[in-house]
Amino acid sequence: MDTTLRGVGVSHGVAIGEARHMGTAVLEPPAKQIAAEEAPREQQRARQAVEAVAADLVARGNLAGGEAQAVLEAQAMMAQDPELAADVERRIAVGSTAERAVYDAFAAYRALLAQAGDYLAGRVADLDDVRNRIVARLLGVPMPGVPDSDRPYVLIARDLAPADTALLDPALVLGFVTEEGGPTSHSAILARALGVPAVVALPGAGELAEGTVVAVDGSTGEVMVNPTDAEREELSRAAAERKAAVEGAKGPGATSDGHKVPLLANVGGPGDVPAAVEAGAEGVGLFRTEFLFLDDSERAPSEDKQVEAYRQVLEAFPEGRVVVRVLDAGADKPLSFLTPADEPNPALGVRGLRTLLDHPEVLQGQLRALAKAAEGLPVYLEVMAPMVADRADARAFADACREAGLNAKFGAMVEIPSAALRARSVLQEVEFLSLGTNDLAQYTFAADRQVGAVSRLQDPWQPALLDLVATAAEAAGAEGKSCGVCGEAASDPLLACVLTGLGVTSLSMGASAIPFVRAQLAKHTLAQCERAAAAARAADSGPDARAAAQAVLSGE
Ligand SMILES: C=C(OP(=O)(O)O)C(=O)O
Ligand SMILES: [Mg+2]
Repeated sequence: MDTTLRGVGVSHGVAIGEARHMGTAVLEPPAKQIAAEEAPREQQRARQAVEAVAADLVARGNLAGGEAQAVLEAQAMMAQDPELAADVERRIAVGSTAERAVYDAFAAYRALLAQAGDYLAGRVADLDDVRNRIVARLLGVPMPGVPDSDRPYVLIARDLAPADTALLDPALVLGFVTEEGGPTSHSAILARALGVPAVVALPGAGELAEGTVVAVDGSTGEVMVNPTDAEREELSRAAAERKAAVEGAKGPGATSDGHKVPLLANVGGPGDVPAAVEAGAEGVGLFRTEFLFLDDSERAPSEDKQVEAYRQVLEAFPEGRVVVRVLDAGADKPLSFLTPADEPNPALGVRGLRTLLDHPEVLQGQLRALAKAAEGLPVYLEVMAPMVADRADARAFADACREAGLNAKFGAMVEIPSAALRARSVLQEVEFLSLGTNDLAQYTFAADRQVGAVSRLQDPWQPALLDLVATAAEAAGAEGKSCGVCGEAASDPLLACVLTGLGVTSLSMGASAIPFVRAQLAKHTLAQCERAAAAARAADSGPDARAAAQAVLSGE
């Protein structure tokens, strides 16, 4: 083995495969002049690159099918636009290199599109993608975006945005390694949803050479570069042992003395449902509906399209509980038609419920679609709002649900410290709470969840975060209402026991974590969980809190 790198393990399991980098934005090619006799050869290079990129887009479209096919075919047509081609030829004839000519011709076309009103302006991103592909091909550098590969690989990226994830082929991605991001970043959440091992906040990930074999241990956070055969075997053996141990545990979530803690799944749409059912999820604790909105940057999906997606998820859990979160746009999940572009600090700006209250038509459309989707189904529908700050927010959301005629329980996510501190007041308006520990950590520690350098402060074991969880859970207990956790904290098996000890009533997580949490919970009594929670809260740091809880639960 060459070396072992250490980051933060965020999704269990081991992946061994070749590293493939997520291509970054294409650099501007230098504006150097070519001699007149080189022009024909450059023009031919440009034509070949355009044809190759167009053919590749069409081929990807054929593989993807559905709406993706239409988008990719439209991109292929953009690449072959005759006016653009003529402009590229002209620029080369007067001395540009092929890559520079493509770059400049697309820039001119881009400016025209951007001025041409809403619909065409929305195609600018597609045009940029086409340009980047052609320029990358001419420069001989990796294609931007998701790697083009027909063999499984380990994806290396700076970080992943929700929009990138739509293009990933889960059959090809063995695991993730990212340089940025913390345990609650989208890369981590996506890895858990796909059930692939992942390590985030790994300094130097960007320098791993393309094609190097890496072994990613998503439990320990270690990434071995060029592991030997013996090391590969040892890693695979340890991972198989861990897997066998958790597969032994079955049934609903409960402590060893029978205190029930329903284990629910976090899903982003119907595609995540099979894994949730297979893991034995007792329902859905967080349906992140924003993934349905990513297909079109201009407008909300039609009500019919929403009804279809919601219904597919609701139908998968007959008699079960499904908690749908209304759209959480803004900050790390921007949507151009809803999110202001000029906010100096989007995480503290108009996002989540704030966005929806500014766009009541979007909220009403979503609530009506949910009401229709649930019609005639025996499912137990709950609907909650993201980023509730206080009682006024909770009331506005409950009023909107009533206005839409929704027959469901209304709840509030607790992901802003003010909502945790005044949980009792929020509960005067809604029937349940769900702790979003990812954002709650971000706002409690003033630590951006997308920045790897502050991942220490994103650690959900920090006693200050546990105090806020306890405050909210106690308030819900006093009101006779439920208080779950749907942030990534719930997917850490040891922390799941501590959360149970703090009074949390359900745990929702990426499907792949459910067996691990179920197995750990089944080993301890409720009283042990409560003692572990008290020991963790008495500590002064995240690592100390973890060690203290571990000591109690292992009987030291
Ligand atoms: C569950 C949460 O919401 P998201 O990660 O989608 O922001 C959270 O903030 O903990
Ligand atoms: Mg959140």
